[in-house]
Amino acid sequence: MTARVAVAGASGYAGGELLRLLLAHPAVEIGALTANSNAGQPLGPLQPHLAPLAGRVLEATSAEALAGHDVVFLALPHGQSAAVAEQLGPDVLVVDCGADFRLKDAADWEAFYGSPHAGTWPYGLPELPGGRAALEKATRIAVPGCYPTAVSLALFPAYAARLAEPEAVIVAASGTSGAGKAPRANLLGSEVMGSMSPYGVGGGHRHTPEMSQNLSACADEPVGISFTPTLAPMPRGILATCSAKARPGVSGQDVRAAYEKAFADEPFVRLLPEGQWPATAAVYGSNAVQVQVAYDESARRIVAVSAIDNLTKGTAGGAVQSMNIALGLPEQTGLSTIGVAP
Ligand SMILES: NC(=O)C1=CN([C@@H]2O[C@H](COP(=O)(O)OP(=O)(O)OC[C@H]3O[C@@H](n4cnc5c(N)ncnc54)[C@H](OP(=O)(O)O)[C@@H]3O)[C@@H](O)[C@H]2O)C=CC1
Ligand SMILES: CC(=O)N[C@@H](CCC(=O)OP(=O)(O)O)C(=O)O
Repeated sequence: MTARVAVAGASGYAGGELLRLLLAHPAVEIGALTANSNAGQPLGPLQPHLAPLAGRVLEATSAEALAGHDVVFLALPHGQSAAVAEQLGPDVLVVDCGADFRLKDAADWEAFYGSPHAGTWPYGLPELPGGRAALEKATRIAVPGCYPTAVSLALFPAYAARLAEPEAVIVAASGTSGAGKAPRANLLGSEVMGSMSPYGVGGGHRHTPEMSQNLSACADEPVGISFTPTLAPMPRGILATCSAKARPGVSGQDVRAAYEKAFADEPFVRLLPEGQWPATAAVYGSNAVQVQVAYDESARRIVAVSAIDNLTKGTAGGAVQSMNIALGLPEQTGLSTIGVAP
């Protein structure tokens, strides 16, 4: 089977990463590539790393351009996906890299995104309990946010095994590509080089309810989240440091055993040997996730750290992994856990 695939938002970072992965995927053929302000332009100068597609001309994003495909990836700004998706047939697999269909709670959506809630689609994080079953034969998939991917994978084993109190503190550093291609004042080279600073401090980041949604489902009770994102002077990567108070009677061995069990058969998640800690450089450009966990006895806290590439496992790799499951392909098709070093 060869699936004909379109990418809307092909000029952006997420679209470019999708195309990098799809070019190496043996079961897809790349069809329409669409954009907005860059419609009519060749892809070559916009995505100089995608040589095989350099001569392809971007079309305007419309139902007509996206018709006639088996799979349509949407890599558009938040709020743009619903109008496009509703014009695509129910048999087309639509994979949305944006946030529009990630949240179940309409009030959370409205509070953090400030617009009417478009709905909820099956959530594209197969490693969560029940995650794969939700994606089999799905025709609509909401790709998680990059921070929620890193944080949910770091903490869900502790919550699924009922080892942690329902309140987690998270500090995560992200590379600048997480913010998309559009220029922003705090992302100019001189501002970001050689410096780190937080943003969205104090509960304001829109990924907070998404993390809470995922971890609450694992814990079977509401999990409160204190999340502080920081911007790191690197193009790609997320390092998430997450901690939660252990429940009374929990030991370091209980924690290690829960994480070993959760990730024993996961093709993309590697629980590192004890004493070795995740690094963004080790997952650069790959769909791999590194996780490590420790039990801080003096503070009685479980401390879990994960590293992902925000554009690969955090967006496009996760999207392709979920597509593979929905299409009935082996989950690892076209995806690698091999990074680039140094
Ligand atoms: N970057 C990341 O790490 C992650 C991104 N995502 C999500 O993926 C989506 C894309 O993000 P990213 O690639 O970073 O963003 P970019 O800003 O790099 O790219 C945005 C893309 O959307 C197109 N576009 C902009 N406005 C419109 C519009 N009104 N209608 C149709 N197309 C439009 C742009 O086209 P043009 O260039 O022609 O203007 C461009 O192709 C977002 O929803 C983002 O949240 C998800 C997880 C992580
Ligand atoms: C560094 C940086 O700015 N990162 C982005 C997150 C990118 C991402 O995953 O998220 P969405 O798909 O939800 O946009 C941010 O904090 O807004």
